[in-house]
Amino acid sequence: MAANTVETPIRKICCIGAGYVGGPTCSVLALKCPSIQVTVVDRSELRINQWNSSKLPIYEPGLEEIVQKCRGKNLFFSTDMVPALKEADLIFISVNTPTKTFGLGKGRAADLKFVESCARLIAEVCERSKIVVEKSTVPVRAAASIVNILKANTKPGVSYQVLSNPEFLAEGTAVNDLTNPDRVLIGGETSDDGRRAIAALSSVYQNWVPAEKIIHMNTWSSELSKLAANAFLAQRISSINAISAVCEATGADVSEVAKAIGLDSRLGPKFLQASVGFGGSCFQKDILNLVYISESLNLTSVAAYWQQVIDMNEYQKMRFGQRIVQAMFNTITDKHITVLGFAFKKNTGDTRESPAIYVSKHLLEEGACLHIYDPKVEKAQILLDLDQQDEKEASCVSIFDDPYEAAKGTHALVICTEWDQFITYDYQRMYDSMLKPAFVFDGRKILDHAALTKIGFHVETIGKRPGQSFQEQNWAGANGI
Ligand SMILES: NC(=O)C1=CN([C@@H]2O[C@H](COP(=O)(O)OP(=O)(O)OC[C@H]3O[C@@H](n4cnc5c(N)ncnc54)[C@H](O)[C@@H]3O)[C@@H](O)[C@H]2O)C=CC1
Ligand SMILES: O=C(O)[C@H]1O[C@H](OP(=O)(O)OP(=O)(O)OC[C@H]2O[C@@H](n3ccc(=O)[nH]c3=O)[C@H](O)[C@@H]2O)[C@H](O)[C@@H](O)[C@@H]1O
Repeated sequence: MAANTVETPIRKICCIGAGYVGGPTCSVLALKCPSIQVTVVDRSELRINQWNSSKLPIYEPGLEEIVQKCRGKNLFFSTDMVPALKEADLIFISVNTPTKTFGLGKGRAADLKFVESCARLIAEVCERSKIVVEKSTVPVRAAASIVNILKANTKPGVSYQVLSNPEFLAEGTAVNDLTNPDRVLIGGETSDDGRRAIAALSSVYQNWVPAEKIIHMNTWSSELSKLAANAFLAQRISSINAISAVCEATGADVSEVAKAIGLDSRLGPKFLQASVGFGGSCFQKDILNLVYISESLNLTSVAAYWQQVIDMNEYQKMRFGQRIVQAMFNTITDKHITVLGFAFKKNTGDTRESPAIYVSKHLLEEGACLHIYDPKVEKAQILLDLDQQDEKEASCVSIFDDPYEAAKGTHALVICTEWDQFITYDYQRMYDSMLKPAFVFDGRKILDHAALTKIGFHVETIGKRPGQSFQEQNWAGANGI
């Protein structure tokens, strides 16, 4: 086969990056395309060993079963990147694109050093033409940089088609999101080669995604659509959180307001759950990236508009932290507080940008001692996130395997993650073992506040004035809106 032709149909896929996107995406791909050999490579030996073990590096409902079914058949995890890249017809780049921590664009621009090093390695080792797919979330026109790097370093007779194919999965629901995506975006060049590459990637997805959900567009639109989608989702959360502050100041109830808004068919009910603030590795990073791009393009009003989404989120986390201190008689020094939930959302063990980190640090700064429980987050991760080297140094942070043990002898429960199991706990049992007055601060609006008040708890939540009568609190129970 000539070096400058991409082999179609696609038989071998290599994915660089065995993280929250690369791992689940390739597992589902392998499941749905038994005739394609999928190899996920990563430079982290630890991560690859975990993918090859019985304890996967990430918790994602339904994923373990898929990995068990496909691993060793048409799904492989390896640190041996060169042969996997050489053999592949199509390469996904799924590496992390964090916010830059130094230099130009510090604190806002996306750092593309990992994407760039992938492009350099591909050009260095590949001896025949390939389709390279940008799966990582990147700034608009990042594909142009990848093309430049590939072109400048490529071997003679080898050519590349670079496609944008952003990922829209959410953690905790990744398997379902990948199996039944709302849409698959593929951006590419309008040349004949570009069209052929788009068709080749489309045919992979068509193994399980209906053709009408696979949308083709120009590369820059595809890249920008990913940033815009995350910005819009986060904006809805910041909007309802802004309204929650108005509710607390006026006596309106944000659950009622969200319900009323969500019933408008033009708006819909999703992503209107007021909370302690959004977390996760992407919303903040991607909006900061959008802000940076807008500023770089001299679109200062656009940049200021999106920056507000982040600012509102910071405000919400701060407000919640302050409210805990205020409600507990303006001092929590030496008080023991139970933090229930440390992951940034339910059904994941991921703590990146988790609001629980902000709230916990705030409580520690105010002198409290924390008892922390999360069903899926590792102890070492919690200590790392709270800048505690080890358990010895973490004299004021204790991590528990059991929520009832965590609650014992503490003054308050602070709900930071909306785990389903938190809804069904025996709160009477917890109350009986706690110091009085016992407080609940429900940062996720998942508990039955009327029942808790009846038990004797002083209950505070987002978007509702504290101390409303039993009857007023009555309906605002479980499941928010
Ligand atoms: N986490 C999520 O839910 C989603 C993330 N994304 C985007 O996908 C991208 C990846 O995100 P995650 O999977 O969460 O990141 P992650 O940090 O979990 O995984 C990235 C992996 O890439 C590896 N890596 C980095 N540079 C490498 C290199 N040069 N060679 C080999 N391996 C390398 C790292 O060791 C790491 O295991 C990001 O751009 C993110 O914005 C998009 C949609 C959802
Ligand atoms: O690019 C990404 O990384 C992904 O970011 C989000 O997915 P994720 O961050 O995994 O999870 P979400 O369900 O969006 O939740 C993000 C945060 O917002 C919070 N949230 C969500 C919804 C809501 O109504 N209220 C609210 O506070 C969650 O608790 C969580 O802290 C998007 O939903 C995905 O489409 C996208 O692919």
